[in-house]
Amino acid sequence: MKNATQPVLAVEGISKLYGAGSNRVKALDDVSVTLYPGEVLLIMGPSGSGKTTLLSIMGCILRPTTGNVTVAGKCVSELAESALPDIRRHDLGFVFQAFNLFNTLTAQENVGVVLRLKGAPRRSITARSLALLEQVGLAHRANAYPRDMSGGEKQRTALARALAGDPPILLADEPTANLDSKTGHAVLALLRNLAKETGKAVAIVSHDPKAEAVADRIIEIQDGRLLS
Ligand SMILES: Nc1ncnc2c1ncn2[C@@H]1O[C@H](COP(=O)(O)OP(=O)(O)OP(=O)(O)O)[C@@H](O)[C@H]1O
Repeated sequence: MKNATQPVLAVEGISKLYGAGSNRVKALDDVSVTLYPGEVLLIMGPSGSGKTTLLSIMGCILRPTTGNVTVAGKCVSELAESALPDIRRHDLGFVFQAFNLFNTLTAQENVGVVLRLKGAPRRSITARSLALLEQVGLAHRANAYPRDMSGGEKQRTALARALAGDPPILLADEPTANLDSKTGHAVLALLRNLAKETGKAVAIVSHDPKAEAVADRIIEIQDGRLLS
């Protein structure tokens, strides 16, 4: 549901070429996508269609070959490479299918380390990391290490970490791929609640049919192009 007239993220007319010469691949071709505060956008499409490339460009991890990217009012295409980490830190939270947690740190420390990177005051970190874990229903597992957590607990820890710094945009790449059906459903419901209750703009790349139920809008990519 759109509850704002201005998108918080927009990619316009982007294309992405990988490789050179005979290895050249056109991963995206003239793709435009907008993402509004408070909505869940689902990006679907067959394997190799360009979904991860699109999400990486939306997340300023990758630059498009052509086209414009605007994140939280900033025209990313006009910014130097050196400005991108700041945008990723302040405006974007990422959730990946492989969780990407630090195995030697507890759930709370995994969140805390990112809060520190995002510049949170040192003395606030313990309380804030616990509050973030509470937001994803995991405060009771604050002292657990990833090896002792279920897949759902790991993904919720990753989500708490993505929420550190309170970014307006959350990008999730196959967030349920390593989860059983029930746990996957819970993670998707959590993403939807975050959009509806806190106004975050959420984009999810997924093959998971359950994701369709939490989406406000679904776009489909095939061979690097949006199907209309
Ligand atoms: N770093 C790279 N170098 C060269 N080609 C790449 C690179 N990354 C992706 N590609 C190619 O670009 C196309 C789109 O890939 P992408 O990973 O975005 O698709 P996808 O829809 O996310 O696929 P999947 O669902 O399998 O993860 C594919 O043809 C892929 O082989």
